[in-house]
Amino acid sequence: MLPAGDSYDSVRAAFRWQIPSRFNIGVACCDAWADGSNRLALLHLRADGRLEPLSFDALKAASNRLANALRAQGIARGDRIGVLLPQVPEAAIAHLAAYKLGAIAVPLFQLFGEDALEYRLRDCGAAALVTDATGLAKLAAIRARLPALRLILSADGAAEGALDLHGLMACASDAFTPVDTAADDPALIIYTSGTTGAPKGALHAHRVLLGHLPGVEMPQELFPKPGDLFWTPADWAWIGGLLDVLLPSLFHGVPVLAHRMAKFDPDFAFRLMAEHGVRNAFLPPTALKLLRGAPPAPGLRLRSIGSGGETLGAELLDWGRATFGCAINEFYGQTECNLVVSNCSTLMPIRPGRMGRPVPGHAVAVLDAAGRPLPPGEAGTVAIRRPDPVMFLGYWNNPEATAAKFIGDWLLTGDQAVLEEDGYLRFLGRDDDVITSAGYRIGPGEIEDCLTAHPAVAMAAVIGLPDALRTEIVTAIIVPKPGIVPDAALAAELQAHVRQRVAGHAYPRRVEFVEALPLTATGKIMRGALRRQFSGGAAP
Ligand SMILES: Nc1ncnc2c1ncn2[C@@H]1O[C@H](COP(=O)(O)OP(=O)(O)OP(=O)(O)O)[C@@H](O)[C@H]1O
Repeated sequence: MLPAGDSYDSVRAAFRWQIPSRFNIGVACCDAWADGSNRLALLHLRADGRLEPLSFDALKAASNRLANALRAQGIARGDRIGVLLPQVPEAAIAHLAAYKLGAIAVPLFQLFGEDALEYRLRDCGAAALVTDATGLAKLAAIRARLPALRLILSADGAAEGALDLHGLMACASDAFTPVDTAADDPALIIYTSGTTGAPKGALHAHRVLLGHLPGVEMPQELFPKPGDLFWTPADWAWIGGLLDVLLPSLFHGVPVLAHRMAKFDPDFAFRLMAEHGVRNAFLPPTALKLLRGAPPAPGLRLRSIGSGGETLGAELLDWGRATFGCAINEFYGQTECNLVVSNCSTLMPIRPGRMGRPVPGHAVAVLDAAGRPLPPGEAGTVAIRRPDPVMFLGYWNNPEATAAKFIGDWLLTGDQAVLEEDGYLRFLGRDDDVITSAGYRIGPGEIEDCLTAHPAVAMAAVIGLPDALRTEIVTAIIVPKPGIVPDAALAAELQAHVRQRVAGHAYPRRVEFVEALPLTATGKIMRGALRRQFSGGAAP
């Protein structure tokens, strides 16, 4: 735990990792709190509006039953178990059972279509899948092409090719001796978002959870505190939902509010947080942008808010502080090495436009093309030095991609940033997204932030399009707010808006209006897809 009232520098200097040689996420996040006291672990708001509390004791019994049931069906240590479920208790139970069994959990988004599911289930060679009727419907078309998949369990009862999850659990013993795993043993494969290409399966060890803990304590402001209740609209299949929220909360004995949200509804999200007294939230930038367009519900009691996955920007930061009465703390990381940079309003002033400073315990640098650390002020690749408990073991079945991810001991994120003199990192963009125009290197984030501050703009994406004279020209793709009819005058106004607020060289020479932006399942803008879509058109 980081001491309250300390400065970032002293906290960082005093920090030491304490990673035991044997560690199991399932034991640490469940059995450790199951002491017969019925301490609350999950508060499940069901689709019918009923609240279903689940204690750590119940979670332990249920995950033990599932671990026994899986073993009885021939699923063993090292097997991959897909978890295709929304935010429901069965998803947490499946994860915990997989870890206790020494198996490898593979979280999968409910929103995935058949192709996305097939790609991931084939790639990891999943032997079992825990899902529900929605998942089964998608699986029907691809099942025949998944020869490794021998067991499907459905939370909605038996169906063709699937066994009844609850029926099997009811027949199994609630006593189970967890497999004694090393902290370095594999626990989890999380697929990257696929923002830049085919998603890759990042294999993580049990220690990945311990690697997240100083990060959670830092940006979540001395998490845990009595009365904390955590909620995120992010899917638990995403590293942000699973490793920034669900598992760290359970590790600390903090309850998590669980609710299946088919589509993010900002009015409902505000009400949910107010009515249930949510105190800690992880709200990705896309969710914050949608919340900004809705009236806040009375009675919000949030004390810590994290956000990450994309640039947050000053505009959302200001709105967040005014709306929630507390700062929004930014997280930076990636599926392969998550939560390595952050800010925390109790430890350091939050600087708009900066994603924060390295989280204690992580060696983060900005490197040149040869892998040498650059001095402050120079743009380069963000890298993290190994060993680091939060770092992945490698890409599943892809040693070439794993090797290409490193120069020496530095993991290359593929992101461009500048380390400022004051120790804060300024994110420029992914390698592919940084725009080179007339000799300048321009990050899309700052311009997008500026554009979304304009009253006519709901969402904005900024990309570079090829240009004979300037190498690339800055292009803004705008989703106008409802009721706004875009025209040339609005385009000119937006250009002037950026010129005045950001810089003359960074203003969008081309402005396009669209109804929606292409987003990944985690809500990130797919700028590569936009580049392909718009690179044929002529600049005005
Ligand atoms: N706070 C942040 N500010 C800006 N960008 C961020 C922030 N946090 C994360 N990101 C971006 O998200 C990336 C990590 O995303 P993730 O691991 O989900 O996969 P992806 O990179 O989107 O997918 P793929 O690797 O398949 O293209 C980071 O490398 C960075 O580009």
